[in-house]
Amino acid sequence: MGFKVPTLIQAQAIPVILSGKHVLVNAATGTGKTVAYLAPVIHHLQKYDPRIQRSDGTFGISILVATPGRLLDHLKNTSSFSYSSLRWIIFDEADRILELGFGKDIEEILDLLGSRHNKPHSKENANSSISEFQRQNLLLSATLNEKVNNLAKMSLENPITIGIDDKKLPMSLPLEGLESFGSDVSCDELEHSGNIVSSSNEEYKLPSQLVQRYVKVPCGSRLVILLSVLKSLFDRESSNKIVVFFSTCDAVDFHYSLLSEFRSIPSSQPEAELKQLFVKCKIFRLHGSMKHEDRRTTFQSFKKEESALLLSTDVAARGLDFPKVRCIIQYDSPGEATEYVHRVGRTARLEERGDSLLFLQPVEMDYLQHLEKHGVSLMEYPLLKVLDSFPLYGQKHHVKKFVSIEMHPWVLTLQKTLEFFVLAEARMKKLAKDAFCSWIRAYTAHRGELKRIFMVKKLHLGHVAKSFALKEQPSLVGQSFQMQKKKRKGDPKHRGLSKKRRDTSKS
Ligand SMILES: Nc1ncnc2c1ncn2[C@@H]1O[C@H](COP(=O)(O)OP(=O)(O)OP(=O)(O)O)[C@@H](O)[C@H]1O
Repeated sequence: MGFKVPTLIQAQAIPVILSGKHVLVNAATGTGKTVAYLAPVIHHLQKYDPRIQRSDGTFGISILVATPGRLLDHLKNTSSFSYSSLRWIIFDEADRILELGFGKDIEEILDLLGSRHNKPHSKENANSSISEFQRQNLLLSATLNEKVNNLAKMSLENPITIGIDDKKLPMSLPLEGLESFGSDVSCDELEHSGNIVSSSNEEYKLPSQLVQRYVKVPCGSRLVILLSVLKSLFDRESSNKIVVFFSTCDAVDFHYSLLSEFRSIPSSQPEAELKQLFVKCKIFRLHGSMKHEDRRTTFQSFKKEESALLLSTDVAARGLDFPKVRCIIQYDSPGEATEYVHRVGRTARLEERGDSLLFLQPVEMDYLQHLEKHGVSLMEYPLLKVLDSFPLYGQKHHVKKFVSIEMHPWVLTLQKTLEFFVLAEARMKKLAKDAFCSWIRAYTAHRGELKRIFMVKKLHLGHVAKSFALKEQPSLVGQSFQMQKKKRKGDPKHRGLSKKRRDTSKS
């Protein structure tokens, strides 16, 4: 692959993984975790003599990449699925696997594979001799929390921990010796004994060179500010790569069409400029409702571009590796702090520089404290300076002192121009309305502590409409939202569904 030297985490992890021990790796996004576990595995696989044959089973296809549900299905129902030579079980994005509710599946998988070590007397564990090879389990995560601890307890035997801040470990002890406590020891006992990371100490690893900012934007000015920030970023550096995260597919579609077509600039720009896009860059979109092929094309194209803008749902928040992304904008808030970490992790990869910007409305400012609880702190973005930098027709020396962002002459003019643009075309208006509806639905789907911060009741729906360049909240939209609310309340299927915000706001 042309790599000259290992990354730090690779230098630490590869020798340990080669030694055959169980390993828990906790390292920031974009630090090269994938190669950290793949290089040792491939190294071992290549050493086999005679070379691996298809008849050797799973180990013949060498490496199987699976989701828990489908793997379990094959383990139970596919008689030709042979795994007697299985040597490694690797959990990448470990926290997410459990967050998505795959805990039970994982337990069953580990039982069936005879790899669940803290259940010494169970019937299933009789299978542990199933493999003729010494098993090695690896667990990798950019975030460390109770769920990861649980999976570690379940799957790792005498593990070596890599990348875990010793200070975060009570009594500075690694996970070594975990299995000796047996199955009837509770998580609490393990924590007190100092043999496991405290579950209250959630740890998020962020690249140290990442500059994280937030911008406080009144609801009705959100769209104008987004466009202004993007314009300022692309005007300042002609070669720029930016990802903007939205909460729903409809929101991505609306903003994609708007940014791909909107050319007007408020007041006095020279004629020639009017022919150019307002935000001058190549624009891509990515979301779960797109065809697989289209998603693949977008992914490949954005990867290759030197300068481009990607509008995406959380479908791109994890694991996707786009080189040279300079800035991540979280236009719609991410929900759980874990998701924040993974979204910003799409930039500042491999020691490169990177910026992130989180949009928050004044009523959502408590989210900063939520992030701080997890050790993530953000600086304020100099919004006024950016707004003041835009020239306005016939208002070269516009008054600099004004009361609020909403009343800034640039914001007022651009908002009007955008509303005019959206209303002028039925297709744009429909996209805006659909985006408005699904945005509200996604907003109501926040759960737990976040429900207190992101309360739809605190929002002025007319202002939300403005953020989709709609002059007013269309009554039809209000009704359909009410219907949705009723439906969700009454329908048990909907109730069950909304455990996670991501589930309801189809990404
Ligand atoms: N030793 C190396 N030298 C140069 N580039 C590397 C090296 N190792 C990995 N890379 C590249 O670094 C990028 C990030 O690696 P990778 O995607 O594995 O990170 P990660 O830690 O798994 O991130 P995430 O947690 O976001 O999934 C990839 O483009 C990868 O090809």
